Amino acid sequence: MAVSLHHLTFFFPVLCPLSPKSRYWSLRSSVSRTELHGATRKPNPRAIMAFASNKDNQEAVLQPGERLYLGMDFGTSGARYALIDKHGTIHSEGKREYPLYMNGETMDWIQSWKTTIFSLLKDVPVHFRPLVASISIDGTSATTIIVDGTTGEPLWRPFLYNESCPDALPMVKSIAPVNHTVCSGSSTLCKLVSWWNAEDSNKKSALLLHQADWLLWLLHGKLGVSDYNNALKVGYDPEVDSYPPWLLAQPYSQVLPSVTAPGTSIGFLKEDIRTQFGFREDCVVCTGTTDSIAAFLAARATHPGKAVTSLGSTLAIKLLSTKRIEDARFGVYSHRLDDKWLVGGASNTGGAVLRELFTDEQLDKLSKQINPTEASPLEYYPLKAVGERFPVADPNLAPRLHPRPESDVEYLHGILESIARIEAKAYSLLKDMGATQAEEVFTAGGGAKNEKWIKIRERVLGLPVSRAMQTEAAFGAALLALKGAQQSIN
Ligand SMILES: Nc1ncnc2c1ncn2[C@@H]1O[C@H](COP(=O)(O)OP(=O)(O)O)[C@@H](O)[C@H]1O
Ligand SMILES: O=C(CO)[C@H](O)[C@H](O)COP(=O)(O)O
Repeated sequence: MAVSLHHLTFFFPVLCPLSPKSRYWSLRSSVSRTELHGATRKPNPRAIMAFASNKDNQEAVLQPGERLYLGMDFGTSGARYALIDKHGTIHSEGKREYPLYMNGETMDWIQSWKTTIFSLLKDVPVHFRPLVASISIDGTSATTIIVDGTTGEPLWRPFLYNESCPDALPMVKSIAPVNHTVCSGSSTLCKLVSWWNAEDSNKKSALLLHQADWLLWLLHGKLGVSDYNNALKVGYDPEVDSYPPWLLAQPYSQVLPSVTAPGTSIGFLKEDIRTQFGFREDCVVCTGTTDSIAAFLAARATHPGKAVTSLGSTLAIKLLSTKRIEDARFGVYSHRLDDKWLVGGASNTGGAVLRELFTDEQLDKLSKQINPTEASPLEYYPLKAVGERFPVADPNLAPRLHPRPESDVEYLHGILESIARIEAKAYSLLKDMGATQAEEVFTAGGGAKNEKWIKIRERVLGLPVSRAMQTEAAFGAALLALKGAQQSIN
């Protein structure tokens, strides 16, 4: 039975200052102040989330021999790292945008992600590296890489998280239970079947990895390992901890990775990387998760009814529920978290639409002029391109961002309010499907900094909405590294 995330939790509220994020990359050794807040006992060494508060602004002090835990988040528009201690204090964090590598007209994401992971390792301050006990990574969900099972080299371009392969849908629907999570064009299984059916696919020694799995392989060198969050959309059943018979009966099941719980230690950091960067030989690399699960972990919402909306490039919703629900017609699925379920989905609306229209500075300036108590009369469906995953799974849903008013303030207000209406529709759908009703929403991602948007969302959702104490998924990945550091190598 996989070690659970929540069985080991041990809570002290942490109030770590969040570092301001520059547009390109910000590298700082942010030393947040900690003091173990009112602890009456030594923190449980197996705790995942022992937090301290920065009650009286003391400098964070690393005790002699104390170790650090490195989380990396490979999101849609960039990657970040967070370096924490066992109390959840952030000792360093940084961000990199993905460098552009082009193969003719197409982006070479493999080269970009590979460059970025080693750039982030370089950004970890040299004096902290020998203290790093473990590393974990979250990536965008259903981002799929088919690699050579012996060399790990990609055999095909990656399928990105929001890419759809409708050609494979009839075949997938013919083998999976009705409305199963994989019955969506953007599912990992549809991407696998689409590749398998391509005439020049080299099936012999192929292996399927998710973005986080492949990045972690670069660090630990053990091919073919995934986690039950990333593997959900290829058809893995986290409730029974196995692939279902209907999937194992398929010829392409031979390419599926093995699956374990997020935050499971898989192997030591490869020697060449350790020596190049100055990490210790006992530094372990652990399985990861998806970016919106990592954002949920970072927010530390622990009771059913608590939810996290990640306002990143996309809008991803995670509601902690005692009941598992799924229906591909609406893009609804459930990730496992300990003995509960993170129900929700990911819409293609979100920050990526805003970034096409406004810079972060313009968003900041214009948002300040919005009156969040007034409803915008503008009705949009903000999308970058045709196609929506959740709360409706409609590959033909067209963006709607007109009429555009003269005033940019009114235009932005209309877009923020329209995204809030999509969010409200999503939470209402989850309730109608029997999930635990949402009672409070924490906000993660780049949009969490927008106080006016939080107020708009509170009004539209009719729920308390706040910014999570930790809004970065990298913090959640660091918590997984902390969990994995307590385990022996698998
Ligand atoms: N003040 C703001 N208000 C609303 N959205 C913002 C603001 N500042 C940045 N964003 C949005 O945040 C998004 C980036 O969030 P982030 O969590 O880094 O995305 P991802 O991890 O998906 O790449 C961008 O799409 C940007 O438009
Ligand atoms: O939108 C996305 C990229 O940011 C992903 O789809 C997001 O991770 C949601 O997937 P999951 O719910 O499986 O984490």
